[in-house]
Amino acid sequence: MGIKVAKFGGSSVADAIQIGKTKKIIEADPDRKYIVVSAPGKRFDGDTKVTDLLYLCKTHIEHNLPYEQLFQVVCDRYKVTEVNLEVEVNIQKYLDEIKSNLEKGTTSDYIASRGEYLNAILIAAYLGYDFVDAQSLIRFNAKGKMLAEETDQALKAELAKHDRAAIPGFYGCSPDGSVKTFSRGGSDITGALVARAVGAEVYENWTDVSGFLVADPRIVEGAKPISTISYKELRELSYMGASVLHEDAIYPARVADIPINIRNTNRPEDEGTLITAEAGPLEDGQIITGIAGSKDFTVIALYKNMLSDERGFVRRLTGILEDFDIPLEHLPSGIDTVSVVLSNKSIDGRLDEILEQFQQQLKPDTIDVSEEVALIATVGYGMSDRPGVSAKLFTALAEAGVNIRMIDQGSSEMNIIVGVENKDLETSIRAIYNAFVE
Ligand SMILES: Nc1ncnc2c1ncn2[C@@H]1O[C@H](COP(=O)(O)OP(=O)(O)O)[C@@H](O)[C@H]1O
Ligand SMILES: N[C@@H](CC(=O)OP(=O)(O)O)C(=O)O
Repeated sequence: MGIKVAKFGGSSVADAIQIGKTKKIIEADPDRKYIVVSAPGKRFDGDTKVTDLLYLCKTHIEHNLPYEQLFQVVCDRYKVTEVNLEVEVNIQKYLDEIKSNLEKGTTSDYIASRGEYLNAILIAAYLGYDFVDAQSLIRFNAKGKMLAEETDQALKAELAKHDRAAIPGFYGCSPDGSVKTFSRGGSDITGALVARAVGAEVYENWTDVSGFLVADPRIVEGAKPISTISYKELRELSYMGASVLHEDAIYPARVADIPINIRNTNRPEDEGTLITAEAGPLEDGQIITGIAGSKDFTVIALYKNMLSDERGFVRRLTGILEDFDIPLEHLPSGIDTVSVVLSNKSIDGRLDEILEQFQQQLKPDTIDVSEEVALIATVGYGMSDRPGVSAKLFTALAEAGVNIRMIDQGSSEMNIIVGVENKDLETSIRAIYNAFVE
């Protein structure tokens, strides 16, 4: 049979008990030859992920605050796991090296990456797999963009030398060879890159939920699972905050046509969600596939009389954003209005400067700004060519007392995006879920 790549998220490798479950899963199928692991995640509600502790150590050092106790918490977690797994890798030696690098003022990417590095060393020993470091294999350019083809070649060449390997997720290297991490949740991307490089039959992504659910289970209790979903639908949902899979993990699997299977380490008997190129058949009465949302966007609406007759307005507008190096999330427009939706993170405190440039270069009659906006995407192929979907969605929001600040419907009719106030995010998701699913 083909090769399976299995990525285990933080909660699946949080301690020796969880790592024991992953071993059972891996041993149940000899095709699971390449294993990608995250840093130890939360063991219980209120626990702290090792990655967060490591970032905290770095912040303490930067502010000249004592960090030793925090670092000791990290050390203790790995040392206990080493003892409980009954492996002897001398984890202390690695911890000493990391501490010494910390004291020399290492980068925060280096320190954050050590969570996955140490876990992969322990897990490789426990499984009897080779440890293959991702640092020199996953390559980024000087601007921090991952170089997909170069990475694919490097991974292919190295992994061909190993029949079975455990690989740390979340990081690779900059052109100078130093550690460079993905954004948070990036071990999912490593898993997809490895799956592509070895031509996997399937990329299994093991986590703590039995697949992708129609809505975030922390918002909609008992949300229904999705049995099959297309890459496109999933990307819309991941991009909009369905954190179960990093949005950039989809591309490597998609180009190589590798299905992604989201599975639950605590319930391996569940089939989870299968993500493929084609959407699965719609269930009886199914209209939407999923709902996801995230907070902290700003909508800037520009109104100008006779805008519809003006040439180059949108080009100049996007040019201004390019000068600020700000990605455009959405661009809903009317006859004499154009709105831009930007994430507050990318605005990074420069709103006044941006508005000044809009005023100077675009000369709108009015500019209306709504900060603290949450975006919600309702996604699904079942929505296209079906009349009344938007009406149903807007009625559900109106009945829940939610004020809609922005609407954007993609031309594929596969998604409807609404902007609401941050405080209304959860209420809105529940209202949409109840209208379409319950
Ligand atoms: N639509 C969704 N379906 C399933 N889980 C979701 C969804 N949206 C958000 N989540 C959250 O994603 C979590 C799994 O992602 P993550 O914490 O990154 O896992 P891991 O550490 O295993 O990579 C779930 O526990 C759940 O709280
Ligand atoms: N450990 C990193 C990378 C990651 O992907 O973790 P997880 O698989 O637990 O989401 C983080 O916390 O961001």
